[in-house]
Amino acid sequence: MIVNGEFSFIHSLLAHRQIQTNRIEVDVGDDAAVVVPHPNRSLVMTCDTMVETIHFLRETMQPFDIGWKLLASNLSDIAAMGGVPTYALVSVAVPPSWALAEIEEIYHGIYTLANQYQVTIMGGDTVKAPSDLTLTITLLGEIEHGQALLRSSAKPGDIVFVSGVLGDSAAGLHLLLNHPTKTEHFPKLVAAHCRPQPQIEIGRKLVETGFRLTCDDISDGLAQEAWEIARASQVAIVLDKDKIPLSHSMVQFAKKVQKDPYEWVWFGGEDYQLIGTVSQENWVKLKQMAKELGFCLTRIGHIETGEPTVKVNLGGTCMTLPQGGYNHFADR
Ligand SMILES: Nc1ncnc2c1ncn2[C@@H]1O[C@H](COP(=O)(O)OP(=O)(O)OP(=O)(O)O)[C@@H](O)[C@H]1O
Ligand SMILES: Cc1ncc(C[n+]2csc(CCOP(=O)(O)O)c2C)c(N)n1
Ligand SMILES: [Mg+2]
Ligand SMILES: [Mg+2]
Ligand SMILES: [Mg+2]
Repeated sequence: MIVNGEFSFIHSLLAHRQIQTNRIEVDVGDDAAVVVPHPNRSLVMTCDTMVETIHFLRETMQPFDIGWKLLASNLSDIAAMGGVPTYALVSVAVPPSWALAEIEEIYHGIYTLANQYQVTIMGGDTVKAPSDLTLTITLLGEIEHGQALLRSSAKPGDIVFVSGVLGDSAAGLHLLLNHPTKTEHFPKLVAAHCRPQPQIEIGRKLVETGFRLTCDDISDGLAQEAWEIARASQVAIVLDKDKIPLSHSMVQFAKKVQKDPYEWVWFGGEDYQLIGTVSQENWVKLKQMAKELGFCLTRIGHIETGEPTVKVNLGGTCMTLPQGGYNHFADR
């Protein structure tokens, strides 16, 4: 039913929604949605926001990609817990500089990724903003009781592993901001920044092993996430710098623009890969499982007893890694 601007706009945003569940009791259209929880599972909840100028510029990301990445950053947090994503709420605060058709394209990005993971959009909020487009997704998921992967489970003797490669997203951002005419030479870096793939499948496989595992997703940079695990688990982490997986494109690009690729790895963020720890014994099994399933997991260090800290080992010399990374209020 078309009533006026706001409501017809919401209607058009929902036009391409696909319902991915048969557990809906009250759908979009009432004051709140109602869904039937799965009887044997716990609820996982997360929320991430993207703000124009802070998380993206018109120059760095297309509307489709903004929607994709907004959902990807939320999916990544569910992946880090080992959960299955289920329902999402989307809030948009739209300034006059953004056409409604562009917001519809952002939704196209959200829906494309949501459909990939059987996530159903169950509502949201739509408001006017004075300036700078702001978008928030609240994402729900489910996990078997007591099985969530925590940051606090690391023990001395564990090995530290990561999924995928690190630093590509920050390199992609550097490329988009400083060398916009060269983006076609490094498409993988642009894709890593604009269309990150959340590691839901890996998170689920980790849970299914039944092993004691630590897990966190890398949104703010490897240094920040490693420090978070060290603090939560009350352990010392030693990372082997030469074991960290880097992409060929990223190393090539860093060389070309005379940047230290590890600055992107440690402090860049937005890789949305997983970092975890597991016992030595179970690492052998995990590595075999990853090989069989075609996942890329790399051992990058180990856990020691001691005060919470993160050290970097290069050729036998250890240095403390500063707890840098993306921090919204670093200057306050
Ligand atoms: N405004 C807030 N009110 C209540 N809880 C919050 C608020 N902001 C963050 N939190 C909680 O603080 C914890 C850390 O939040 P943070 O945003 O750093 O999550 P993250 O997954 O570690 O990082 P990122 O947002 O970069 O993905 C989370 O449990 C989050 O739910
Ligand atoms: C134009 C522009 N400038 C800087 C950045 C980098 N950046 C912004 S937020 C963030 C951490 C993750 O966000 P959050 O902590 O909110 O989850 C990072 C690495 C960007 N993407 N675009
Ligand atoms: Mg967050
Ligand atoms: Mg996280
Ligand atoms: Mg953050």
